[in-house]
Amino acid sequence: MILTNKQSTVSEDCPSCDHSHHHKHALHVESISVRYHKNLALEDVSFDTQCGHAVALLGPNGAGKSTLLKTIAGLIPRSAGIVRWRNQPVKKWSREFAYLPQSEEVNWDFPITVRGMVEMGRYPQLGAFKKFSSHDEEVVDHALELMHMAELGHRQINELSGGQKQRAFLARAIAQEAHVMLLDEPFTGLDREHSAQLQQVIRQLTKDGRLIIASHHDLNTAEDIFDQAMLLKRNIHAFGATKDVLTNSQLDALYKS
Ligand SMILES: Nc1ncnc2c1ncn2[C@@H]1O[C@H](COP(=O)(O)OP(=O)(O)OP(=O)(O)O)[C@@H](O)[C@H]1O
Repeated sequence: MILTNKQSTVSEDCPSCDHSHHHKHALHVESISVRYHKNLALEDVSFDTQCGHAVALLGPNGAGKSTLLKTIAGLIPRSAGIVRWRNQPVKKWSREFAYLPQSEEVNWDFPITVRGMVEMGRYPQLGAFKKFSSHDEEVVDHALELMHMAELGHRQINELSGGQKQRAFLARAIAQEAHVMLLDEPFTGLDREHSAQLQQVIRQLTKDGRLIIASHHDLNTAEDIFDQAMLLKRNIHAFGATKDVLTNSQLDALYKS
């Protein structure tokens, strides 16, 4: 069993948030427990990671992957423990965190166009007057292009296919230009071409210094996309470099027991 808080260092500095001080920003998750009524979904979860990493959260249904993402994002209360980002406790949602919910948690009947929804990703960044600048428009255009959604920008979101909805939501998360991206099953519903393209986007965002944490079910692609992996089932069974974590014996222990 690998359970280490020691991180391999990455060569990239942290261009997306700090050009002048070449330090890496760290996420510290310390002894997190989350309870839904009597059900203990997460128990004493601790790990550290930092910008420039892409972390795969792996584990069976009900293991607590979504709960961990929501907890880090400050969207649900913890029963115990603390999350620190850049040495500050995360108490509630902040604009440095972008969160992609699972598709079924989204109200797709909300009347809004794809572009309007991606523009919402900019709201946390807008100044006091809430006015869109040309820079905001460019960021939205770029996010739509990255997700191959530019041509569908005018469509209502309830007129999209499952994969297109997923890409629209990813574009919104990208438009937020958050430092930490918490993605709940981002590959769900994507065809082969768009999966390959999202893999590339994740690699690029990581290279740019973002921290990506994503729940993922495909063990075959995990090593290509994510440099770190966590095996989770209420508590952490293993965490470290993906190739060290994804061994047959550890996976058997996680999925069979
Ligand atoms: N809102 C809720 N109220 C009560 N229990 C919940 C709630 N959300 C999740 N749970 C429970 O908490 C545990 C962890 O659920 P979670 O959704 O975090 O798992 P997951 O690893 O993301 O699962 P999946 O792979 O199926 O998406 C499960 O036992 C689930 O039933």
